[in-house]
Amino acid sequence: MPIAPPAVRAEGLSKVYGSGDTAVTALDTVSTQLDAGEFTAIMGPSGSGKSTLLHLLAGLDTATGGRAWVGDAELTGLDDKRLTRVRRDRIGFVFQSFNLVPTLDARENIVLPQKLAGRRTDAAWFDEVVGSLGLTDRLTHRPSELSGGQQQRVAVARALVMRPTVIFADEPTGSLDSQSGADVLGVLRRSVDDFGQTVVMVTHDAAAASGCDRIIRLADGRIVADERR
Ligand SMILES: Nc1ncnc2c1ncn2[C@@H]1O[C@H](COP(=O)(O)OP(=O)(O)OP(=O)(O)O)[C@@H](O)[C@H]1O
Repeated sequence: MPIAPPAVRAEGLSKVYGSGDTAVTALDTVSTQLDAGEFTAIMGPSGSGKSTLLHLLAGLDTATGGRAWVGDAELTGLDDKRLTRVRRDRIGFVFQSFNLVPTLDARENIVLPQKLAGRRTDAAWFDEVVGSLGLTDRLTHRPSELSGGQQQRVAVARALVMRPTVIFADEPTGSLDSQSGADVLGVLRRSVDDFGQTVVMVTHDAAAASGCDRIIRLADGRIVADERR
């Protein structure tokens, strides 16, 4: 039987900002692979390279060395147009600041990426995701009419309906109170357990990371610990 490729892979991935005396090595030859259907936390002190790693793996920034793949698609070396397509088709995002369109209601926000990609939304899958995230009664509300936790659940639903190879979440609970944060983490956990979704989350919060399957710790742009739970 063919072995499924890892959801995400990095080989000697590096990012240097600037040059000469002012060069900063944000990421220093990082190699790792993340299996499909796992929930991974990336932790480390401020400035350790967490966001840089996430952005390189998500094709939001370009590496200065090494290679990165999402599924069987190599991100490194792609031109902007191809990179945009890989991001659109294979990668879901959840940001600290929700990034919802204020003039659209929850339903319109959730299906927007599919609309932009010219894809039809599978109604049964949409209903399952929205039901699982407890958003069925909120679909006609605009972001301003939703709590922070509800807005973040809309953002998670928006990522999940695309069935991406991986969802990258950058401090998804960073601007939420502890109860709403716990709800959002529960939703991400369920998306892994119930839907087999692969999720990679940057967090400062040890409690948030404790619910993950794996914790990768960075310091000075390198992986210094990699624990499976
Ligand atoms: N655009 C940039 N130009 C120059 N240096 C940068 C740039 N972006 C990040 N850096 C530097 O790269 C290093 C890693 O930054 P990064 O944002 O990845 O860390 P982080 O672990 O996500 O930090 P935080 O937890 O504070 O968000 C830091 O030293 C940072 O100052």
